[in-house]
Amino acid sequence: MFFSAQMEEMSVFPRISLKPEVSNYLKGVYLNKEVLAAVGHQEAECRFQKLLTCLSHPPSYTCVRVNTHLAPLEEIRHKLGEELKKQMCRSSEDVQVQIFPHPRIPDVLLLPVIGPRPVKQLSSELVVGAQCGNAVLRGAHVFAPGIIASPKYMKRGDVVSVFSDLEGKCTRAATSFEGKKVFVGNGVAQMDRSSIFCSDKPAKGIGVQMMEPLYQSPSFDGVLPSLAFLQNLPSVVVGHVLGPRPGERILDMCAAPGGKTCHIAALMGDQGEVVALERIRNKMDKIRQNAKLLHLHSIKAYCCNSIQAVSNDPAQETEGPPFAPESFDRVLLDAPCSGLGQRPTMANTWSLKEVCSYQPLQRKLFHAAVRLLKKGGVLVYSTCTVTLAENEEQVAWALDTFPCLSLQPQEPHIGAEGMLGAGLSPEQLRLLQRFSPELSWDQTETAAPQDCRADRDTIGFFIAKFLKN
Ligand SMILES: C[S@@+](CC[C@H](N)C(=O)[O-])C[C@H]1O[C@@H](n2cnc3c(N)ncnc32)[C@H](O)[C@@H]1O
Repeated sequence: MFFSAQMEEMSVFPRISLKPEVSNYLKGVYLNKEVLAAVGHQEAECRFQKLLTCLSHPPSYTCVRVNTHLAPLEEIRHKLGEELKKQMCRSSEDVQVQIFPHPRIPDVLLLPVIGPRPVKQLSSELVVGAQCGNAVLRGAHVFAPGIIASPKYMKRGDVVSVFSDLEGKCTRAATSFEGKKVFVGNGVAQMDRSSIFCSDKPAKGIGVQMMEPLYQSPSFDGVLPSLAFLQNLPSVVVGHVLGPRPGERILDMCAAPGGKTCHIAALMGDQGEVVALERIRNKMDKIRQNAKLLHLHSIKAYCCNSIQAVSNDPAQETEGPPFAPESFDRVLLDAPCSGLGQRPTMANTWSLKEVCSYQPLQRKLFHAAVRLLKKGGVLVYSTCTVTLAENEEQVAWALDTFPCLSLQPQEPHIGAEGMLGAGLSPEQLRLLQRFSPELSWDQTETAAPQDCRADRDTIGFFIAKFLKN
């Protein structure tokens, strides 16, 4: 009842499907007393409904962070244009590639996503898992491990319509599926059905090359691997907000796969030391691979539970963890979180208990972060979720628990301010940066300048910057 006609036009997918207990919880967040008093019931309800709609749709820009420590932005922009032109020549469609520099962020290129486009569904159906389907909506081809069902006699070269299995209910190696699914585009099979499902080893590589995706966005698989890195815009903002300088010692506490670690090292011109910690070993290896790919030598990655990264010995001088208190000039806590800002996500099957399990973990990590930071140092806390419990409530708790911390302005500040509901003052909320795609969801098709639309139509994200006095 609160939807504008324009918004319905933009919605090709149903709103994100959540467990009723999670949906009610989120509604309680978006319709909390402070918000209701400020904007009224109708506007608060409208924002919540828009949130549920935009979460199931991809953002309308692909953001590429360029490795400016290896080459200037314009040079990389030119090379990227040439690479993507070659890619388009191989595709059956005549699509122009537009690449814009971001006017305020010097290492960002933006590529508009074209879609939803009118693509005709075929009778041959191939089903992929939801995660694979989400990647296709952001420009990826279908990788073989993501395929769950395919036509019975599918041969390499066959043209198929690709569907995403929303609830994970399709049986592996099925030949058809009648459950909840959405169409994500048409492509050409790169393998026979038998090599996907019947071989002894799990199939690897591209299983379906997308030729007519519902949302057209270039595939970056193998494109300028040392110069261009796909990263959501708010994640790039985090690196700039942290503001690392050459020669400093920086700690990235929850670092895999290392997108922000690599950005920090690049911003320092690879001069200084970036210590990247990650609890899961395989994921830690990914940080090392990414650092190598981007030619960054100042990164030192360790497998470590960051809650235990502080040594009780102030004279501790080992290279790896645990570290002596006050060892770092800046600390990034890009915390493990409920991830409810990720887009596109069409279905999330988490229980309320799972969604609420992150606040205590984040607080333990926060304690370690404050201890490891030097006096006068900067701590940045970020999440890719939309709850108050993991964002503004954590800030209120931190200011209360650590009197040495004060909130700092952020540069750049291109997102909205913090959300009401955690008892923070208007001044404090203004210092927080919340990327809230629901606030402009029905305006994304208007004549707003490209970069403004790119700044607003992002994943849901939160950033707070503190100084330790
Ligand atoms: C939000 S992701 C980090 C994304 C990363 N900063 C980037 O930009 O590429 C959070 C990461 O923290 C890791 N993690 C969770 N608990 C941790 C802990 N106690 N210590 C270290 N890492 C942890 C997770 O495995 C996950 O890889």
